[in-house]
Amino acid sequence: MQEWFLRPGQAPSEKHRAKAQAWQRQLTKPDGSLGRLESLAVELAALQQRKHPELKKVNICVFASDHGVCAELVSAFPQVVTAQMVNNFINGGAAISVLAKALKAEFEVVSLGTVAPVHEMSAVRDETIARQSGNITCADAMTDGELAQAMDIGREAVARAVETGCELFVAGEMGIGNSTVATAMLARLLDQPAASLAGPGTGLPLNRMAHKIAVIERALAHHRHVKAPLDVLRCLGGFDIAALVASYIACAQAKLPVLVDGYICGVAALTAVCINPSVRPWLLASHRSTEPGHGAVLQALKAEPLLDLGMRLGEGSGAALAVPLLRMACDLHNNMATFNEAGVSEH
Ligand SMILES: Cc1cc2ncn([C@H]3O[C@H](COP(=O)(O)O)[C@@H](O)[C@H]3O)c2cc1C
Ligand SMILES: O=C(O)c1cccnc1
Repeated sequence: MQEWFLRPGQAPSEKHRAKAQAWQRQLTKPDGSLGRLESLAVELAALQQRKHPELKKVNICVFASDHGVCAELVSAFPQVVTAQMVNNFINGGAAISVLAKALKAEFEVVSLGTVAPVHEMSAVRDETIARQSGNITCADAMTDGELAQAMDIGREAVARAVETGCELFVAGEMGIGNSTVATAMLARLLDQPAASLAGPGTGLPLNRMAHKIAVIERALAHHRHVKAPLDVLRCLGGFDIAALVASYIACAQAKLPVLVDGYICGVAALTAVCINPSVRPWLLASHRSTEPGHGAVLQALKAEPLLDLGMRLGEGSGAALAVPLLRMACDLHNNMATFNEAGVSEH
């Protein structure tokens, strides 16, 4: 039986793309004068299969998990911060909590396993697989079973979003050490050296960067025979990233547009496309992270991000910030007068 994540997603509707394009040309502005806001509205029309796209219902889902590679001291912050930030998400104090509230988005936090206990577990979706993934320098990040579990968790998050009438899906991640595993995955997927992709993550000082790169190189050497994207995810990834990958694939299968956040989510998006190429059209890149490897991710996805704000947080924060822009693109498309309606001469 074919695995669920290999089943192709639908193609965007060319019929609705053409209709939306024709509609844009009737609005009271020189054709093309709203630049990317025009093409975004047209793209969303093709994805949502309607002439007038809507982004009223936005779902934000943050996947949190701990990473065994933290034993190698690759983050500027201790591993307990993952669980502490999960509490902060629920209590409304994290960047993504503030943004989700401002956007009136549906906000969900899914914990796939943390080393420290999460205090407000009642408000968190507890999907604990294990306390942390394996240390990728000397072990597989996940067993086959754990990978399947993490991917099911990502798929189910999208199913819940679809149930609430979601029109745009935003995923975020929280997992101290995940910039290390994401870089290991990226280095293998693109066959590029770790040194050209690795960055400071949470703010690792420059004098510890050589160590982080060496850790990634050790992981790549340990998993030297791992090449297929799904194996790269299982051996070099983590629970949070596996859930992200699965959520993007599930969105394509559910005909749900996705706003992809920064570096970590970008690596997950690229992995999803490598596993199932039909995912690509459903992804919109939200922003350019300052993490150095993100340029390579965007290039591999042939994606042009909407914002460049010098951000490097994760949590889905960059994607959340791009939502108002997309909403404005839809508003303009849906509510501007046509030349005919306004009595404005077209020629
Ligand atoms: C307080 C705090 C809040 C965060 N929110 C997202 N991240 C981000 O930083 C982590 C990745 O960086 P590294 O690989 O260097 O650990 C991830 O959890 C990511 O979401 C945070 C990190 C911290 C410290
Ligand atoms: O861009 C990101 O996603 C990012 C960058 C640094 C740390 N965590 C996430």
